[in-house]
Amino acid sequence: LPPGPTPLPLIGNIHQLIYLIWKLNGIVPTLDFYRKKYGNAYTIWLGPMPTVNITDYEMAHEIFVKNGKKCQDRQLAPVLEHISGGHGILAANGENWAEMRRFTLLSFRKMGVGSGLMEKKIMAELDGRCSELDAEIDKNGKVTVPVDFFDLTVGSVINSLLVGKRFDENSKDEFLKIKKMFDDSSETFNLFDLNVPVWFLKWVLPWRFRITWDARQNILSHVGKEAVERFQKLKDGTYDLDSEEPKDLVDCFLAKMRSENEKGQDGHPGYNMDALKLVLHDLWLAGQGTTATSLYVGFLKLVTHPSVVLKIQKELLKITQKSPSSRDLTLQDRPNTPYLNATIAEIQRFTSVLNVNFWRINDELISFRGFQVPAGTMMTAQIGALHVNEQLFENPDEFDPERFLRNEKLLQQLIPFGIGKRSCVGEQLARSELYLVLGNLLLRYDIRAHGALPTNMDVFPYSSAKLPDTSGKFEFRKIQKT
Ligand code: HEM
Repeated sequence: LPPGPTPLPLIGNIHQLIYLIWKLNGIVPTLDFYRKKYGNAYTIWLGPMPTVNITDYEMAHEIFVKNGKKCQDRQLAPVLEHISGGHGILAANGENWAEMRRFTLLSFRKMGVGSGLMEKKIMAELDGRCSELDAEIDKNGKVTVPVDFFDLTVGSVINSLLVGKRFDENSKDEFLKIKKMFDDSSETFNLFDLNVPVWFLKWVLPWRFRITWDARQNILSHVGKEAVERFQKLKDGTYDLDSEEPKDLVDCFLAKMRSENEKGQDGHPGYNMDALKLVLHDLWLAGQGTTATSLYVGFLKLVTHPSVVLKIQKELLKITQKSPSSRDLTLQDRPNTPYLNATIAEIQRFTSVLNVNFWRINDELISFRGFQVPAGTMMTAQIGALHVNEQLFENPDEFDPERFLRNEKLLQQLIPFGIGKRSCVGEQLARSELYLVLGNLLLRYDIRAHGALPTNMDVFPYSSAKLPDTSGKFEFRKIQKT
């Protein structure tokens, strides 16, 4: 195994971890501390279990891409496995996971993710939100925009894709309620919860178990409600499916469920209503907060770096403002907007949504750089620590989009969506949202800070997800177009 701090029997390095996380104020600084001491591959013992942590792109590629097939299983947190029952994508393994991942990617393609169709939907959502802002600006000359704006925009895009419904003023409160439950659950869900057995959580820390359980059940019932109703209508003959042009992911799933059922014994058993609810849950969970947080952090960075904004606006205006009229930024413009692309990359490096990446388990021995990692070891590319590795990203604390223009190879070494067989299913969708929302908002509005902005980018530095202080607000004023 790669080197690391000396473990004690039974508790491994847990005592050192607790001390360092407290002393250095967070998980990422602790992982960074170990990287500096032991190199880009190091072993930390979580109790009796060794974990191999990778903080360098080339090494991560060697392990998780070249040896990808050997480490496609996740170390499932007992509590998550308990809740999912092995269904879904995030907390599933083996054939169930592979089938649902394939199905999701195929369905996304059918619904136009990565093509003009999805772009239209994202732009329609953005236009809807902007018209609400514009109405306020027409009255007061400016509008104050809190984090909810990004949450709702992203939440609506994902909800439309999954169950065909956007959130409007009437359903806004319901959305915010579910979002809060996710947030509450992430706040308490740390390295400890990921590893302890379910019985321990249930009996020793029942309130911790309850928060996680309630949040999951509420979301399952919310996203599952539409699916269950539609399934019932299908049975009653009051709804029909168009498998050529599915309305949303629920339609895709119900069509597939029907065709698998028709195959009888030969049909795939994974297509049932419980599995559908879990897939919807996982996509909602993985796709909403991640993208919205990236947009929010992006604007926090942009309003404190006005020179970056000016450069982006200059670049975008050159493309979109052709006398006598101007147009929106589109995904086709991407090759011609290197500065915006670099800025989004730098925003994603700063946002790095996970303090601790999900663990994989190798099912065969993996040899790399003279190390022999036996089968059954927990391994991961620690994305948060990799993104602050100064060997790759010089002066990592500085917000410097131009680093990606000075060295184009860096774009490849940035892995905000993970790496290998378990990398993000929603990468294309998220990339489209970040580009279209960020770019078009910067084209439409002069954006400034409203009051003092929070500086804390990780309010729960001990949790597995990274959550910035979301109290920041922005002021939007319209840019007059020709
Ligand atoms: C900026 C936005 C996003 C970021 C930064 C992000 C990041 C990640 C990361 C780091 C992983 C774990 C990769 C690993 O285990 O190595 C992941 C997995 C995943 N993401 Fe995303 N994600 C984003 C948006 C989305 C969206 C929009 C969706 C769905 C609509 C989504 C769905 C998923 C799913 C289902 C997985 C689990 C994949 C599997 O286990 O096979 N993500 N994402």
